[in-house]
Amino acid sequence: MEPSRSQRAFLIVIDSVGAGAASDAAAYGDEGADTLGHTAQAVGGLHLPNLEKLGLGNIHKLEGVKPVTGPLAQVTKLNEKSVGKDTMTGHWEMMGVYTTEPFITFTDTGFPAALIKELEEKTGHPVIGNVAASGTEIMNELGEEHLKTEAMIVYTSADSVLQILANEETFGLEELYRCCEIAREITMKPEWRVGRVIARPFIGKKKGEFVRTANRHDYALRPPRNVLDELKDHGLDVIAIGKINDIFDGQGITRAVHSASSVQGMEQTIVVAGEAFNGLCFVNLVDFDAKWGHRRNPVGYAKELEAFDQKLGELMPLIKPGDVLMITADHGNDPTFEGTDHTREKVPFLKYLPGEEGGVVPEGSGFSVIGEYLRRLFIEE
Ligand SMILES: O=P(O)(O)O[C@H]1O[C@H](CO)[C@@H](O)[C@H]1O
Ligand SMILES: [Mn+2]
Ligand SMILES: [Mn+2]
Repeated sequence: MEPSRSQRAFLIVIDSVGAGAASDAAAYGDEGADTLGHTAQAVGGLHLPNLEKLGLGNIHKLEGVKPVTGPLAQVTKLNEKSVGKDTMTGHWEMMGVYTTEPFITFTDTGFPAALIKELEEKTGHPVIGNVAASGTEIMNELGEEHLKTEAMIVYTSADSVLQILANEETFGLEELYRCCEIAREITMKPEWRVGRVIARPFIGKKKGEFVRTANRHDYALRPPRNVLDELKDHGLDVIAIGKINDIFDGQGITRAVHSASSVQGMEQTIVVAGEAFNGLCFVNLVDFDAKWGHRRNPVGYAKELEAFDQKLGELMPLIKPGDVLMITADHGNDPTFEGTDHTREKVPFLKYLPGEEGGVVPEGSGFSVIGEYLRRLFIEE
């Protein structure tokens, strides 16, 4: 069924920009986490004039960002209802999929010997690592050994992930992707069914000089049918920018755009906002999480937020009456918190409809209000 008129929705997920510990944060060991608040404190205040105008300071106490009278957006905080605090559970819940059984993790034990053996045999490469680690740390620790032996560096985290680090120039990107596809197949066994296999290519010849490249690729489990499928089946455009295509395994998406950085992701969004389309433009900006949150670098996090805000200032004039712009996050990743993992937090939710009044909306909803809203907007109207 063709929709009768053209309507555009933009949904930008600033990956990991949590707005304070969730009510159940203690169950995740994350009491007191506050990605936005602690980042602002760490740098003596954030300069985010566009997010401020939208009303970010009206929902969260934030050094440098004031509450405003007449915020441009309807603003609130959302509470994840799913079990988990990772990218997949967060994004899937936005589109109406609740994760009630946590995805399997191998944080304390590494992967079982039988899994590793199968991976070695099927790929033809030995495995080193096999622990929970920060990706950049284990790259520095084992990168030289990898260069000498061509062994794959396999690691995990508190999330349900099997990540493979390999040098893009010596091991080869295609070879890394091939090995990840094999790993994805092996980990489809119910007892090994991780949420994601992630290819982590890097470059560099020695310790201290290794750098990960933008050719990361995620192999997620296929999500159950969700709002994206419904939009697509209605003949609407579902444009995915950044990691969205990977997170949904390409399902329910009509056009996918790969981003090399979060600033580029915003630039790509600005280009799309200058085009006519009918449906959803769904954006994930991953640098906040991958470059700064997991690295526990609040200064980098703050700079990335300010760069985002500047691009937001370019995007907003392109959001016309009849369009809607939503900004949210998928989980927290407080760059001042202990460890290097995500944090269970509430997330900000800003909904901007030009020409319509903004204001503070009571808290309490799950992430799925986003998908429900899209369904009302595009399908049920
Ligand atoms: O430490 P790096 O390699 O950035 O990995 C992090 O990124 C993964 C996916 O977001 C998380 O599970 C965490 O392991
Ligand atoms: Mn994420
Ligand atoms: Mn992450």
